[in-house]
This record gives sequence, structure tokens and C-alpha cells, in this order.
Amino acid sequence: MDLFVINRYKENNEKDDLINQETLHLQRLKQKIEERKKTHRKSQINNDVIVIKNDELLRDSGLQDIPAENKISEPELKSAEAKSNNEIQPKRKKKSEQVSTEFKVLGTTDFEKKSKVERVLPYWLSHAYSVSKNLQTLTCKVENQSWLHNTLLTTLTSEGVTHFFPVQEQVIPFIIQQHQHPELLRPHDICVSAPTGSGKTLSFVLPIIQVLMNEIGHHIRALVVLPVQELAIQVAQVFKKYCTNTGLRVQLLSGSTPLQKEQQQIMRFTETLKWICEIDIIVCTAGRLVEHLQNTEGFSLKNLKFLVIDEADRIMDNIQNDWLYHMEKHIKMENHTSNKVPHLNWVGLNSQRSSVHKLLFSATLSPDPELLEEWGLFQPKLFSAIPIQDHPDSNVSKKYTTPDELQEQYVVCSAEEKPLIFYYFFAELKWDKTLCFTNSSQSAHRLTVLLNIWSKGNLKVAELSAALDRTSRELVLRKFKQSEINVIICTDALARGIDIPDCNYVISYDPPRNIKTYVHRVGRTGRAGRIGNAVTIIVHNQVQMFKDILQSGGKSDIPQLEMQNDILQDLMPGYQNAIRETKQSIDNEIHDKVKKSKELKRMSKSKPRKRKHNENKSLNVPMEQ
Ligand SMILES: Nc1ncnc2c1ncn2[C@@H]1O[C@H](COP(=O)(O)OP(=O)(O)OP(=O)(O)O)[C@@H](O)[C@H]1O
Repeated sequence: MDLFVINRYKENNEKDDLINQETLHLQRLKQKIEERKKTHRKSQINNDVIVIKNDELLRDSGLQDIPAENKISEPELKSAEAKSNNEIQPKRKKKSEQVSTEFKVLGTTDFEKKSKVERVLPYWLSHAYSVSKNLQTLTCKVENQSWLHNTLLTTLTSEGVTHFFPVQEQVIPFIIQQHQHPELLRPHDICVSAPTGSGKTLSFVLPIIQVLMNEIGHHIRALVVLPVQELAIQVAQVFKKYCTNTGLRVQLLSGSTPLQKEQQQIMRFTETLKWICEIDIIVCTAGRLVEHLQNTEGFSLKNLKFLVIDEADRIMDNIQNDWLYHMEKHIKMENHTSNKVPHLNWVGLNSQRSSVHKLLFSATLSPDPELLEEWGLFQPKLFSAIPIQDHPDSNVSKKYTTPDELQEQYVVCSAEEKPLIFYYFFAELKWDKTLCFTNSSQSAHRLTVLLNIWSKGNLKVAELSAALDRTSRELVLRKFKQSEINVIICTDALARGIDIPDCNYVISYDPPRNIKTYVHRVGRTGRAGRIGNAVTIIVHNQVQMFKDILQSGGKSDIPQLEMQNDILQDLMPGYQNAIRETKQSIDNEIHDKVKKSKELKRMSKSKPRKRKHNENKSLNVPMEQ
């Protein structure tokens, strides 16, 4: 009985305890809900709802451990939750709004592993027409090309061109063929990436002449844009040579002549036709082109058929790189004003479209889709000497190639040994016809003076830099071609495109700053299938930098030229004398310059400037007609 009583008492007692416990938990639960509501109100910035799950609450409150029959009933909990939710409800957002705020539940593990994105080139870049680099076994005889116009064949033969180089063999017929299609079929634009000295110039000169010589008109029909004056002069000369007996007229617009004179050379005013252009092919620098677009009355590119951009990668880096924008704007504006009411017929559509055939050339043209995008090419085709398919994983945009005939080396020394090694090439190894690159005009000048003094006039050394005017630069190049000068010391102004036949050696006295400069520098020798040698002189702490530069272009290591110390020691006394004299000579030059400028200043102060009789009138003189 005792036991029964005790049991009953215990049971009641336990039940009471449980009920108390339940109430306590319910209170805690409500308190928790209240607390959460408060914190929620505080963090109303995002108006997000804190949804508290029953199970979570139960777990939190410890009610899960209570036997099932003693748990708080589900409806009771629901009503408590509903009560709390009712107050929160107005702030609840629609599902779509919740998504837009991108509510992120912290602590969840729904992170997905991002799949690796493969570099995929557009089809035309990954499937280039392969161009051979082999200039030793030429198979494409010029006289066997039935498509070639007789006039061009005659000029080629007189120039001693018997075989086409690989790039010419592929590109020339392709361009000509594109212009044999019916008018409405727009030709494929092309990009050509072939080594230095592989004959890219004739690859666009010949097809342009052949296509244009069949048409007659007073319009600019081909525009060739180059980055620097020297290159423009060189390309204009090639055009002029091959335009012999074709009736086509070529004009160079490069800033080498005053703008007004150039305007008179290209435009003519007639009563009936107003402004007409006397020229078919314009070869120009980007900067001068913009000047003509903005200042030359009647200068029109409406009938442009070919747009050639040589050294295309360089021209986009150019300071005048918005020339393309100006040119396209000009063409668009002209089309717009001349066709105010476009007709919806064959002729109307044909006159509306801009079908300028774009041809891009360079030895370092990166197959980089983003860069090439800027040219707005139409269904382009790539001709490349770089085997792109062989390197699907590699960063092909950084790969450049040099001619097979070019032997590249580098020599490592201390800064003091640099001039000794440099002199050693001429004095001991008897190198002739050498181009030497430095990184500044001052350094080019100092080296020229040093070498002339040191060799006591036996070596004919000349400098070629931006410090010289155009006539002096042309004279130096002419003398070098005629072997009256053995060594030209220059800056990178001459690194690109300049074709100096018979240049046997290239020395980089200062290492190049990047891979493109390297490729173009060394490419001044080993041209057109001839053997060439290039040496880069680097001091000890530049070795890694130089290797990195080579690697960035996908070039394998080049051999190192070992120098014997005793040979350099023998040259030391001569060098020490020469450097003293050089210093003296440069000091004298500076002294003379300062004296001259002082005299000029004094003269300008003492003499009041005479005003020309017709000076005022000469301002804003209309162009001679
Ligand atoms: N088919 C050919 N046969 C013989 N010589 C040629 C032929 N084609 C071009 N040449 C000569 O090869 C030299 C190099 O040609 P070109 O200047 O066109 O090279 P390039 O590829 O434009 O070089 P770069 O990239 O340095 O500008 C020139 O002297 C040119 O006269």
C-alpha cells in the first residue's frame, strides 16, 4: 500500500513537474519568439523574414527530450507561431522579390564547384591557313601563274622576282579571287601573320593593283595605313614601282610634305564635278590621314575598296589610335548624306553597304579575338605561319615566329664590358652591314661618337634616331644600302618593317623591352631567305628578364655566345683612350649648343621681328585651286 501511495504520489508529483516544465518551456519559447521579433524589427533593412521552424524551436527549447505524450500539442505550437507570424506577415515579401534581393542563408553548404573554363578561339582563328616559313625551296613560279596580269608579270621579272614566297603564293590569289565574286558578295577580310622579311608587302601590293587596274575612276580606292613615316615612304615606293604602266596613281601622305602641298597633289576642283581626287591609292600614316579627313575639302573615302593596315598590332597601340574611329565615322557620314532616301532594291542595297575589304598584316599579329574585334572584320580568314593547332592548351596569343635563316644568340657581360664586346664584333670578327639598337637617342649618339673615335675612322658609323630630320635619316639609309656606311646605330624607330637589303647583323646593345620589339629588331636581318645573325648584349642582372621576354613569345632558349676575357682585356687600353676623347667631344658639342642657343636668344632680343608686308593676308588663305 505504501508502495502504491508512494507510486501514486510520485506519479502526480512527476506530472505536476512535467506540466510546470511544459509551461516553463512554452514561456521560454514565447520569449524567444518575442526576442526574435524584436531583432527582426531592428534588421528591417532587407525586410526578410525569419522563419522559425517548430522543430528548431522544440530542439532549442529541449522539448524533444520530453516523452511524446507530454509534449506541447502541435496546434498549440502552431497557434503560437501563427501569432508571431501574423505580426511579421505584412513585412513578408513576395517570392519574386525575395529572389531579387538574393537573400543568402549563411552556414549552408550549397557551394558548387565552378567548372574550369577552357580557352576557345573562334573557328577562323583556330583554323588558320598555314603559311610555310621555308624560303629556300620555292615552288611557285611567277611566270606560271595564269591569273597574274601581264603588266605585273613584266615588272616582277624586271625586279628579279622569279618565284612567289609562300605567303604571296597563298594570299595574292585569295584576295584577287574575292573580287571576282558578284558585287553583292562581300569579300572575306584577312589577317596575315608571317615572319619578318617573308614578303608581306607584295602580298597586298600586287592583288590591289591587279583588281584596281581593271576599273577607272576619280576616287580613292585603296588606303594603306602605316605606323611611321619611314615605313609609309618605303611602301609607297613599292606601290609606285609596281603601278608602272597600269594607269594607277599612288600618293604618299605622311607628314614629310606640308599638308597644303599634299592637298594640292591629291585634289582638283572642276566646274562640273566639283572636287575630284587625282589619286587611286593612298599610302599614309594614321596621324596624317586624320588631318586630311578633317581639313581637306573633297577628301572622300566613299569609294574605298581596300583598307590595308600594315604592322596592324603596332598601329592600334599608336597615340593616334582613334584614327580608325575618325575614318569609319567619315565613311558612315558620307554614305548617310549621299543616300538620304535609300531605295529598297538591288542598287539601293548595294550602295548602302560598306564593303571595304580590310587586310591586316604583321609579323607579330596576335590571334587575340578581343584585340581583333576592334577592327570589325567581316567573316575574316587568318593566314598564319604559327602552327596554332599544335598548341591548343597554350596561350597562342603570345607566340611569334622568326625566319628560319636567322641565327639568334645572346652574350652576358658586366656593364663595363659592354662597349668592349661591341667593339670586338667589328674589330676582331670584322662584322659589316650592322644595325645596332639602343634604347635612347642619347645612348645612340654617344655610342656613334665612341665607335668613330675608337676605330679612327676605319669603321663608317652613323646614327639614326628621332633626333635627326627626315632628309638626314634618308641619307643615312641610302648610304648604308650603298655600303658607304658599315654600322647604323639607331633606336626602335627603325625596328619595324624597314627593309634594308643586305643587313647582315643586328646587335641589341640594350636589351629589348618586350618580345614584339625583339622579334622586329632581329627581323631586320635574315630577310627574304638570306642568312642573318642577331646578338643581344645583356648584363648579368638582366639574364632572367631576357629569358622571360623570350618565353613570353613562346620562343625556346637561344644559344649563349661565350666571350674570352683575355680578348677583352687586350681592347681595354684603346677603349680608355677612346672614352676620354668621346667625353671631351660630347662636352664640346654641349658647349657649342649652349653657345648657339644663347646667341640666338640675344639676336631675337636685339632685333625686333619684322612683320611681312602680307603676313595678315597669308593667314587663312584659301587653298590654291
Ligand atoms: N618573291 C620574292 N622574291 C624575291 N624577293 C622578294 C620576294 N618578295 C619580297 N621580296 C623581298 O624581300 C624583302 C622583304 O620583303 P617585305 O619587306 O615585304 O617583308 P615583310 O614580310 O613585310 O617584312 P616585315 O615584317 O619586316 O615588314 C624585300 O626586300 C622584298 O623586295
